[in-house]
Amino acid sequence: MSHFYHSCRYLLAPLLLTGLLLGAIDYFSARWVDWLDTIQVMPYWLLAIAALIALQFNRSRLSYIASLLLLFYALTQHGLLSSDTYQWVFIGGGIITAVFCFIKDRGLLSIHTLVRLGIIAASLLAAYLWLSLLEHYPGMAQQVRERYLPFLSANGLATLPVFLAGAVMLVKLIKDSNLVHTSLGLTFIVWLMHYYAADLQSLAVQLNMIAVFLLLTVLFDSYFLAYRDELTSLPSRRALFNLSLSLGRKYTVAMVDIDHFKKFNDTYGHDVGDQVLKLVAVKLSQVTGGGKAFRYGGEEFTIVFANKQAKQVVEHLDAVRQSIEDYDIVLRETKRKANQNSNASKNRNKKAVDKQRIVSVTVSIGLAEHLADQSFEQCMKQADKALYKAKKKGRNQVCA
Ligand SMILES: Nc1nc2c(ncn2[C@@H]2O[C@H](COP(=O)(O)OP(=O)(O)OP(=O)(O)O)[C@@H](O)[C@H]2O)c(=O)[nH]1
Repeated sequence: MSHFYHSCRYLLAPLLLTGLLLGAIDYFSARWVDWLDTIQVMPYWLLAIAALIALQFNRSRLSYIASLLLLFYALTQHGLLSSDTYQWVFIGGGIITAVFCFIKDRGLLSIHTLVRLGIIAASLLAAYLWLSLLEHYPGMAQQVRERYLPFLSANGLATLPVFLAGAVMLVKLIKDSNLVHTSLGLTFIVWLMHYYAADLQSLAVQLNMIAVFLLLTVLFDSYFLAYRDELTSLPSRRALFNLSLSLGRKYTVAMVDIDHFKKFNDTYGHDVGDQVLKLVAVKLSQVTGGGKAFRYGGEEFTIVFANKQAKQVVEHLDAVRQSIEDYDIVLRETKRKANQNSNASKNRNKKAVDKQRIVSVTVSIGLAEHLADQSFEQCMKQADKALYKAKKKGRNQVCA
């Protein structure tokens, strides 16, 4: 998956959907008048459920965010936040959300809990110190504003840390987009919206929305964990067998195996091997002819062509095999490894370019068409036999 596509999927699409959702909520708000009391109570339930479920699925950052928002809602509903405190909490909350993009999910009953609580306290303390500084040195604050940030109002300067945190967060979200980060990003946007456009939607509606984001994130994330291969991002073997249940009678299965991958690993190291697996996965995911690629396990992949006979897919498989053979993989830091394993490296296409080395890998492919009365597993076995044939015949080829 290209980085752009990945960002669209995890950042732009959720943003667009959130915008649409807000529009829809606004458009239909008149119909919900009868439900207002329920909507007011819902954040208590939804945020508590989100916190518990996120914790259960080891998404502790989302659990912390849900718990903090629950606390915030309770304090607001009971009138325990003055307008001064409110600004402090807004800045602190914005910083916490951004910082959470840079830490990992950890178990609740561990030393990491103390670290996370420390981060929350430090963010709130930083917000407090910032506001105190502006309050105690108003002359200096005004001077700084007039000289360096003339476009900012006094309130703008006070809330500047939130925007700095937001900018850093945005870079992180673009560079490292995933569902948890998206969820934190959307929470951040709703948090800003609540502060700057409180009239747009009630706090209860906004928090209900965030709780739904968090719950959906945990749900989809768990789905991806179960059905996606972590290294290559291809659908996993479990997804393959899931798909097999929905296949009709006519389909073709191809088994793909990287040639001499053990030697490659031994020569260049396991990490480089992993990179190659990813590259091969990208190429396989681009197979034409309606094929869908899966990581079967190790250096083996499966491609399923639903509603296709073997003769219809051979050219597509050969094209993908060729594209892998033609793909030049640039390895850096090769000096040490090349010395260690000069023998094995002779077997690879190699061109030394300064400190770079260009290598390529090939794959062997075996395919089998589904026959009447054959199970999916039997069809896969046939494809495996064809793969063995391709290996025996010299590798880097497609065999039926
Ligand atoms: N880097 C990396 N290596 C893996 C992974 N999974 C399996 N391997 C390696 O893939 C290699 C598979 O080697 P073999 O099955 O012996 O076959 P081969 O070297 O590919 O040779 P042929 O299939 O006969 O062409 C082993 O060295 C495994 O350690 C992985 O996730 N990452």
